[in-house]
Amino acid sequence: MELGWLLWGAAVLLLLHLLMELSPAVNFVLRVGFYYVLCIVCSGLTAPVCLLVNGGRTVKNMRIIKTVVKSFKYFFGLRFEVKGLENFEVEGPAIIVSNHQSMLDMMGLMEILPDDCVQVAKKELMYAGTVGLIIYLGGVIFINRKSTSSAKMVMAEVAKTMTADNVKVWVYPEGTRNCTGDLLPFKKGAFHLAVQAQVPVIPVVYSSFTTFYNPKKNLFTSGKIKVEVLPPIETKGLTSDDVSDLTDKCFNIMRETLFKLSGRPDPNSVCPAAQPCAQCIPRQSTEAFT
Ligand SMILES: CCCCC/C=C\C/C=C\CCCCCCCC(=O)SCCNC(=O)CCNC(=O)[C@H](O)C(C)(C)COP(=O)(O)OP(=O)(O)OC[C@H]1O[C@@H](n2cnc3c(N)ncnc32)[C@H](O)[C@@H]1OP(=O)(O)O
Ligand SMILES: CCCCCCCC/C=C\CCCCCCCC(=O)OC[C@@H](O)COP(=O)(O)O
Repeated sequence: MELGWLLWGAAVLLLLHLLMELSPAVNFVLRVGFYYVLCIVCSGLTAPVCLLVNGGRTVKNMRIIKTVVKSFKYFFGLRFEVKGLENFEVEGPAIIVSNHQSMLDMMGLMEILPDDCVQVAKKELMYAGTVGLIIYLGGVIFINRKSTSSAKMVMAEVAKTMTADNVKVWVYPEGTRNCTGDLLPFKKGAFHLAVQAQVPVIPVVYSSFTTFYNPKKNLFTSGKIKVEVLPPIETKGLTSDDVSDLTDKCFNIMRETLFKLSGRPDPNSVCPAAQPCAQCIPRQSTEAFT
């Protein structure tokens, strides 16, 4: 009887393996599905641990969540090569901004997440079953992207409390996932927050996933992700009038770093061709990005 089950199991695994080899679509769906299942199951198992250890919603739970999520990369053959971690060692709170390519970013986030750091997330994630529960328990700040005024109010409250609570806040300034290998124009919330709290902005850049993950091409293989934590940008003395310049400055540094890490030409270099190609045209302002 037991041998029978083993043989059935082996046959199913072999069939799945063959299907994955033969069809990129099957491979993609199964790997993404497995990521979802892993997130849902691990969140369900980790939530009681967080409740028992820390008693409720607190940033301290992020350490537990981080330990669990850091193991996910082994299931997908992902490797991280990290530079500049010392740039996180600023005294007190800070705003961390990074590019956001896909839901796989949660692995990259947890790979380097500093202590006492919460993320800003769209409020819809709160209702994502066990994942929503674990995110809630981790102290994530939820915003309503459809209402600028309500998002601004939440951010203004965070600006007041982050210094008192000595927490860092991680924001994805593109405001949505973007797996094109480039950056979307930055939203200004993170930079208003940094100026209001008078804390530094620490940019973090992950190399493009496009060589190993591309939903449009049903591509999801193993791969290497280069990560660079850039030096903090001070905001002491800046006012709301400086937010646009600060946003542009961060955008340009991060775009340059993204291209460098992804092995693409420097977006700010002079194009050697007579007719500059689109990717060589320097982007002076996020407003100009279409
Ligand atoms: C154990 C197993 C676990 C398994 C699971 C694994 C891990 C999970 C665990 C934890 C990790 C959780 C991580 C979750 C990540 C989730 C990622 C996301 O959800 S990304 C989407 C949400 N985030 C954002 O959208 C942030 C970026 N957006 C902004 O900052 C926006 O600015 C905004 C605040 C949302 C407002 O949006 P809007 O479109 O209206 O933006 P604009 O920038 O165009 O602003 C319009 C206008 O308002 C001014 N403005 C903006 N913000 C402010 C402010 N705070 N104060 C004052 N004024 C502000 C801005 O300047 C514009 O005006 P103007 O044009 O005149 O300059
Ligand atoms: C009872 C309800 C059950 C609902 C089940 C939902 C299951 C969801 C399960 C697993 C998902 C794992 C994802 C981990 C968190 C990913 C965070 C993320 O990447 O959010 C995307 C968000 O930043 C931007 O969203 P958009 O790109 O604008 O869209």
